[in-house]
Amino acid sequence: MSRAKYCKFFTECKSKAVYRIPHSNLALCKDHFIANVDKRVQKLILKSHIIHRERKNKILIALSGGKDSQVLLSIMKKLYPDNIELHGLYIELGISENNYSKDSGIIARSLCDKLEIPFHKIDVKEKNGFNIDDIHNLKQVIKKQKQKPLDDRIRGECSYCGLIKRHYINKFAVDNGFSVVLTGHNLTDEATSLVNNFFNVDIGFLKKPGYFLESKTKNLISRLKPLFYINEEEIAMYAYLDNIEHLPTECPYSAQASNIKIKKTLLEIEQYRRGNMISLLRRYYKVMQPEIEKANSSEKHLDRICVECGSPTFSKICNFCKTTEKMLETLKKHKIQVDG
Ligand SMILES: Nc1ncnc2c1ncn2[C@@H]1O[C@H](COP(=O)(O)OP(=O)(O)OP(=O)(O)O)[C@@H](O)[C@H]1O
Repeated sequence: MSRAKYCKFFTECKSKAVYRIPHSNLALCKDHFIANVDKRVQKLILKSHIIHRERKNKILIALSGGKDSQVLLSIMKKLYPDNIELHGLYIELGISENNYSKDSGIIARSLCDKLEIPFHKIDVKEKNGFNIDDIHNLKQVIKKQKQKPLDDRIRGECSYCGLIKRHYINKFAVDNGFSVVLTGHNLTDEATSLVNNFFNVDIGFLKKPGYFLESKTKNLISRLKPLFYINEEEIAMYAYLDNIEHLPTECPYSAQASNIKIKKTLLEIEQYRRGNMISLLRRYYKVMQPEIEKANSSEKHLDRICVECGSPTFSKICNFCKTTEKMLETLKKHKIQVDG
């Protein structure tokens, strides 16, 4: 903390400043910093109108055990102590390196227990027959064989992981009557994904709304990212100051993702263009995304129901079912143990 020694929130606040909000350069004490983040989260919740006075609000928080979703859970419980029914859901992905998945699940459950929030867990190996470790092992086996027949081309672990998580989180929410799912995606992650997808000119991503995906489709739950405008450093600071337990390590497979390099570059730019990431997201979703969405609105809609799992889909069978079926076949072919 250079310059401002004291909190600048109120002239009356004489407390020592502990953190400077990156985009506004406002130095704040612990209590005012925590209040500032809570207020910014609440603002997005109010703007999205996900909480209704006249009906029961059943909200699901997708928990990874990482700092973002743990902080989000804690803020939601503080903001809405009794007028919403809050539940936590953890997807056990079976990542055994450094005990990653097991520890993540223990930490997510522990915060739910502490806050008296019902905790749910879905084990993908039990549901699917394989998990992320199996996909990782398959990749190693194929690499060793030095053969890459077209039909065995395997994408990165993250790509399957995202598909599996989205599927089970949505299915659980639909089957259990939740009105909305909240995830802990933060500003830094979102700015990184936006730049990556911009480089790839991925219109499918670029036309999607930012923090709130309001569903008008049967069997698809609306999704909100309440930490959309809070950056990773602020969340880490919040977790530290408010003593929120979380798994400090990253997923062992994410180290391979190209996103990490883009994130690093964005953080470097932030050093000389303060607030670069927040203004990128604000301006993109205000100015460009609506235009891209309008120009691409005639594309196919998720207006069918998968005959196998009941999820919304473009065709008879959804992408999740097609991908998992193909993966099971490939795993069996390469003699990797699967259930069922
Ligand atoms: N195993 C999981 N089970 C349930 N939800 C998950 C899981 N992994 C991720 N999520 C949800 O997706 C969000 C973004 O995922 P990402 O992989 O970026 O999380 P992370 O960096 O591991 O952890 P976090 O974002 O919670 O700090 C999480 O904040 C959480 O809401």
